[in-house]
Amino acid sequence: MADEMNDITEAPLLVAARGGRPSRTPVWFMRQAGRSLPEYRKVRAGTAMLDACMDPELVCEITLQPVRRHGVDGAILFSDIVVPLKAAGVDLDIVAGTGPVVARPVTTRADVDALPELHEEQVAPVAEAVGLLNRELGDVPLIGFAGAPFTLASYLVEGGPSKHHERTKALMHGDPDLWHALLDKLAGITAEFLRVQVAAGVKAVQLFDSWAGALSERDYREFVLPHSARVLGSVTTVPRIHFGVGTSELLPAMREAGADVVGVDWRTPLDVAVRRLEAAAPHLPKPVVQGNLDPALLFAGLPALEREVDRIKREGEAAAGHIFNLGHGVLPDTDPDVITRAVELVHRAG
Ligand SMILES: Cc1c2[nH]c(c1CCC(=O)O)Cc1[nH]c(c(CCC(=O)O)c1C)Cc1[nH]c(c(CCC(=O)O)c1C)Cc1[nH]c(c(C)c1CCC(=O)O)C2
Repeated sequence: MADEMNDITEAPLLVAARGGRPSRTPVWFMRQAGRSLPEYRKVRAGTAMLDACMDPELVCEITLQPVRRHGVDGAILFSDIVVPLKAAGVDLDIVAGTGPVVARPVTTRADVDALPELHEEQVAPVAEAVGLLNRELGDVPLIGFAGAPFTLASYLVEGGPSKHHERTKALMHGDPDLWHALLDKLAGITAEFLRVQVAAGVKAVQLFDSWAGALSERDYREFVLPHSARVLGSVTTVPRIHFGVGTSELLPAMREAGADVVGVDWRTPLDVAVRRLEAAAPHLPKPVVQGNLDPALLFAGLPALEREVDRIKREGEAAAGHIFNLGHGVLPDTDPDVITRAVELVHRAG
């Protein structure tokens, strides 16, 4: 019952997000809800990914699965970065084993002008799922999320997953006005998607700029940062985590965009990340970081896993607060029992 529950703002994940040191290191894993879990594969069978994301009961069940099984300190809403685009009317699908595929890639001014806005009622099932989850989760905070404008733009312009993002970069440099018009529209959709989640009761949000690491810092600052800053600036009541892969060079700029917590992939040790963030902004409070176990280490056996978890916890002490996570998402073939063990190792004192 609500009055028997602890104050959720004191949940370890939210304490760490504010730059505090809770009684235990909080841990959750990107992609903790999903294919590594047999119970996920069972309830998802026969339902398309994007249909599942619009079914509040199913979203609630899938989001809860890793919390029940692993005892993680945060629940990540089961959804996808392309959900708000699809809901707004963009013709796209998620193809198993591939990722998001867009029917008509965005290349011209007319394509950008034709991109719809997102209206609250189009993502009502997501808000409903957040409501259901808050009743079930007790004192485990629910993390909402959205894809950042650049990562969404990459899918829209390339038409699907891309290794080199060449069409995206060609548009960025070849027609900067059109590029900024595209990112402006995407920032509006992303901000609205996050606003709906926060209004429905998520306790933190993560902005996924998964592919931002493909950019130089110069390009990131010129072509991306202002739009991500607009999105992050629109979230004022819950902590904001800002994450990308291969972003060693971008960490200070990503913090500058408006992150309370900077997500770090496995390539940069957390203490190195903290030193970089501090050197770039000596006037700001000591940074808070999230990360950064290499997802592949969940395949390396328990002794190696234990060493890595201990190392990352030690390196995380350089930050004001540390939320333990992977450096990117759980790989689909990961043994769920190893994930549970990793959570126990993170929670172990010392
Ligand atoms: C780039 C990106 C996407 N989606 C997402 C990102 C950013 C995170 C990252 O960098 O990995 C974000 C995402 N997608 C999903 C979540 C759910 C919550 C969680 O983290 O547990 C989250 C946070 C579910 C999903 N999103 C997707 C799945 C797999 C679909 C399935 O189970 O059939 C899940 C569980 C599909 C998806 N959607 C996307 C990809 C690359 C894929 C995988 C395609 C594949 O390998 O089959 C786009």
